[in-house]
This record gives sequence, structure tokens and C-alpha cells, in this order.
Amino acid sequence: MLYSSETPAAKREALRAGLASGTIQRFPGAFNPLSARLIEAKGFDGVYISGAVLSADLGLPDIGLTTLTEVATRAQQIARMTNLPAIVDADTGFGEPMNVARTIQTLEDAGLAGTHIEDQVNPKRCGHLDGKQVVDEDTALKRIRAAVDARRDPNFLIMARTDIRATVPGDGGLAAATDRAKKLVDAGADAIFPEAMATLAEFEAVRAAVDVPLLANMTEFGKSALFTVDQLQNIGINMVIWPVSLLRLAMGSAVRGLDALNEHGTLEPVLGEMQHRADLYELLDYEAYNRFDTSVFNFQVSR
Ligand SMILES: C[C@](O)(C(=O)O)[C@H](CC(=O)O)C(=O)O
Ligand SMILES: [Mg+2]
Repeated sequence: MLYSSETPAAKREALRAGLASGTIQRFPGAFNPLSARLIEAKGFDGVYISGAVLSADLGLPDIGLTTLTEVATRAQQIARMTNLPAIVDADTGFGEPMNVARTIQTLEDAGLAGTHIEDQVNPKRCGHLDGKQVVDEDTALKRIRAAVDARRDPNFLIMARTDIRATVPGDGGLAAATDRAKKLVDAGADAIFPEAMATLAEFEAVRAAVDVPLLANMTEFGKSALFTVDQLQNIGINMVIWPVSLLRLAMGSAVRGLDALNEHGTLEPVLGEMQHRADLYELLDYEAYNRFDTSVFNFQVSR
């Protein structure tokens, strides 16, 4: 109850072990602390905390409007609800290299297992939109060096994301991405997130270029096709995220529910789409709170 029973240090060790295991680590995106519990209950390996979801949750587009304080606060609320390692999207690191250093220490303090810092200019864009721009190599490497130097727990995962692929048309973009990935690793990045890869062959090219763990972003309606876990595992990807998917599913369901309410004046026809009260209480571990204090849990739920 009250949740996680694992320390942040133990979760970071588990993440490192998972990435070294040879089995791809599956990280769906939690859109709130409760959904992190569901991800754990369903047997996934970790929880991703998306900047796009964090922004959308506030009703904002994903264009660098959220602050470090907002991101760290929400990430802490999510991370502390699960025993799984959680990694959070830190966008461009919230400023210059010294801000990046502060970002890393703040996210360590918030109990995260790791983060990714990208090489877009400020203000950033969703990586799957056209018209985004990246910073020059020197600036990109300085961000990663600052991040690595700032961390106190050597197991806190610092992943470098490069958005350069989609900023250069054709094969030149892929060459730029493999080149930047290598340099980011030399600068100390523990893992690479090559953003907006169009094909499996493109992921394979990055795989051949660097030895560190690689992340694949299976976000829907973007530039990458939706490869399966097996396809990604077979080409040596170490971690896959579905960053916004649970929010999209939940919002899709909310749209259908409101339409049904407009049409029928009751939600009776969509009860099957809903999580039952009993399942919610199970996910919340209501009974553990009962054991703690029987005066709190003094009712029955009927199916
Ligand atoms: C991974 C990502 O950075 C995120 O914030 O979740 C987004 C996802 C998306 O907008 O679909 C990105 O790919 O830029
Ligand atoms: Mg993002």
C-alpha cells in the first residue's frame, strides 16, 4: 500500500539488469500514477513518462511549455506508485547545460530510474512533426556531458535522444543520425533514442553504429511504422516505448462514452468499456488499507 516497496536505487539496478539481459524491455507510457499500477499488474518491465502526455494532460501542446518542476512533480507521483523502473522524458533538459545538470539531480531526487535528453532546439516539437530543428553537435554533446557529470547514482540512466534523422531528407538523415549517436555515446550517454526512424532497416543502421542500449519509439500516427516487440527484439533493440498509447485509448473511450451519453441519456450501453469499481479497488489495493485500519474499509462491492 501507499506504494512502491522498492527504493529508487533498486529500480535503477533492475533497469540496468533488464537492459543487459538481451530481452527487450517493454515500457508503456503511464498517463497518471494509477495507470502505472496497471502497467505493473499486466506484467510489463517498466513505465515510461511522456512529455507529450504530461503536456496534453494539462491541455497544452508538446512544445516545451512545461517546466522542470511540473515534470519532476508528476514523474515522482507516477514513479512512486510502482515497483517498476520509470523513465521520464526531459525534453531538451530545460535550458543550458547547467540547467540540464539541475534537471538530472532533480529527477534522481524524484525517484526516477532514468531520463532522456534530446538535441532539439528550444522550443522543442513532438519528434514526429515536420519542421523541427536540432542544435549543433557541440551543444548536443555539452548537454549530455553536463547530465552525466551531474548524476550522483551511477545507475541513473542517461539516454541521449537525437532528432536529427527527420531534419535532413533522405539517406543523409540516417547518416547524420548514426554519426550523432556515436558522438553522444562518446560524450557519456548510457543509451540512445533515435527518434523518428522510418523503417526497421534504419533502426538496424543505428544498432550497427553503437554498442549501448537502444530505444524504439512506437508512437502511433507518427513517422515510424508500428513494429512488433518481436520484430524489434530480433534486430537488437533493448527497450520499446508506447508513450502516448494509453492516453489515446482512454481518451478514445471517453469520446465514445460521451457520445453514448448524448445519444441515450445513460451510460448503460458502454458499461462494458468501463473498468469495474471492483477492479479499480483491486488495483488500488484497497484491502491492504483495510488491514492497516479496519475502520476505513467497511463496505462490500457487488459485481
Ligand atoms: C516520445 C515523445 O517525446 C513523448 O513526449 O512521449 C513524443 C511522442 C509523440 O508525440 O507521439 C515524440 O515522439 O516526440
Ligand atoms: Mg517528448
